[in-house]
Amino acid sequence: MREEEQQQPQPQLGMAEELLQQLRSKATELLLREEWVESIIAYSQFITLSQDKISKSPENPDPDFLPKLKKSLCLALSNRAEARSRLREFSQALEDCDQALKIESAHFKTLVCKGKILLNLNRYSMAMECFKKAQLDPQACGNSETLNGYLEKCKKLEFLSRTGAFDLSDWVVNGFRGKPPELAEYVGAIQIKKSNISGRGLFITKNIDAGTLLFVTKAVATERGILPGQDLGENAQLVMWKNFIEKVMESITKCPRTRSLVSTLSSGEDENGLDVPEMSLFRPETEEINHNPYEKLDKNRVLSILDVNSLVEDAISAKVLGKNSDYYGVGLWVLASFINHSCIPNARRLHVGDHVMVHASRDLKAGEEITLPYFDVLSPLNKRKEMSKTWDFDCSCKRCKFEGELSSKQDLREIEIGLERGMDVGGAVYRLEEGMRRWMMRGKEKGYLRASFWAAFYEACSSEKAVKNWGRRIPPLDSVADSIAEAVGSDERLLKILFANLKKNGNGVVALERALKMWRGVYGKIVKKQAMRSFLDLGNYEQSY
Ligand SMILES: C[S@@+](CC[C@H](N)C(=O)[O-])C[C@H]1O[C@@H](n2cnc3c(N)ncnc32)[C@H](O)[C@@H]1O
Repeated sequence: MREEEQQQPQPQLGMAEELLQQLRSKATELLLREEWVESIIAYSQFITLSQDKISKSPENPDPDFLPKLKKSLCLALSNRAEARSRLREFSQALEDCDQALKIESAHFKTLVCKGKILLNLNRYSMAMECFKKAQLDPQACGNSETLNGYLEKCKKLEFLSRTGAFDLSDWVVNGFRGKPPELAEYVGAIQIKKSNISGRGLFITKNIDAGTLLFVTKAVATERGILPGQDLGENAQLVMWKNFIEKVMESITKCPRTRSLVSTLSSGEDENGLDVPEMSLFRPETEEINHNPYEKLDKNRVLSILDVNSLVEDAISAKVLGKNSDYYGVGLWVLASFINHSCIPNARRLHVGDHVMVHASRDLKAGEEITLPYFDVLSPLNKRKEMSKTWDFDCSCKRCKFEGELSSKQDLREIEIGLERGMDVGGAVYRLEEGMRRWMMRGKEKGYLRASFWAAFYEACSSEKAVKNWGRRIPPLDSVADSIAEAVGSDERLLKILFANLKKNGNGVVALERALKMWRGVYGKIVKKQAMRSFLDLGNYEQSY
């Protein structure tokens, strides 16, 4: 009998416990050494073995055995979640947390870990719940500063993502220098619908005024760097592109939500036949996505999606942040990818860290399609045609149609060719202005043409010599800037002219209001009036452009 007893489960259990002990020590050591992948492997072995033991627990005569093992299992799941979140494998990490919380619903470490993961996934209010619950634990006393910090962050981001009330004033006054402000994702009065331009487009659902924020979205991935000149620059760009693709692939692999969102994007084929995704998919607090019409998202499809949807970070903020005019940044922002191009765009984007903010650059009516400039729209028709070809489309916006009809005008062709061959810009502007008078163009039409010949207008209207030679037919630069802004929308270069004028002629109320309006068009309603004034007084704009 005694012999039999000795052969019973006792010794085997001892061995298993020893193995569990070894695995746990090894996993903890690896975690402390921040060897995340290895610690995940060790914790996984421990977790599988523990779960097996628990399912066979009636075999164990020790009454403490089961509670102890469950406690260890809870901690192991929590630690594996920590390691997984360090590798940005948030979905799996979240599953671990949920399993751990099933064992111990108020497990302090797990609650904090889950809160941090949810913050990373932009689920601010759920993250807040975790931190609040963690605060009730006795362990919270020793960690109150950290916990309060997280809670404050959640509250702030939840408020921003609900209201869109971002204030970038300090950063702007600082000339976009320093650490960019912390942003949350935000979805305003917008909707994805079938577009008359191509495939799907983003539309505004209520009347709004210029500068209103439309949405803020975080990049799936970005890649940034300083490009060396010429040939080296091309190689560097290729390397950056390769890194960028890898980062996107990694994001897609690690996060099912990102995968689903990216799979809704156009790969350029049969765009008009594409489904219109539900707007709710893009809201920050959305939990899981069951909708996935394009389950197949292999590397080739991802490459095509990136070809069609990646954006280069342009504009002053990105250049200043990159501290260099050779700065180059590329990224994929899902919601922004639904916006079609127009040469008379009505929205602009501002890059702040990994987020892109998109705002209306003019007053918009409910139902209007939101459009962005994919390239510099202060360029002539033929140049714009070339640029839209690189995006594989032929723009047929109102301005392109209008200028297309003008192309039969011999005068215009001569001026275009003349300018390419180094014609005197004063003479070109004189002929253009004369032509516009003869062709009885007015209002926006004049603005379109002036925008197309912006480079010549800028050079001629700011040259005293040209003004002297060609007289009244060379219009003042600020009125050219105004008419272009009216027709084509706000632009940093036009704003710079209004600023220069303001500085030269003093801050008259009307001129200041004009500059402010243009400012809102370029950067959105993200600054207090006072902040813009200080920005102007500090001469930041001159320095940073
Ligand atoms: C970033 S996506 C825009 C959203 C896209 N329409 C969709 O359904 O997903 C870019 C693609 O939209 C189309 N597109 C954008 N602007 C256009 C325009 N002005 N004219 C024709 N096609 C355009 C082109 O096929 C381009 O490659």
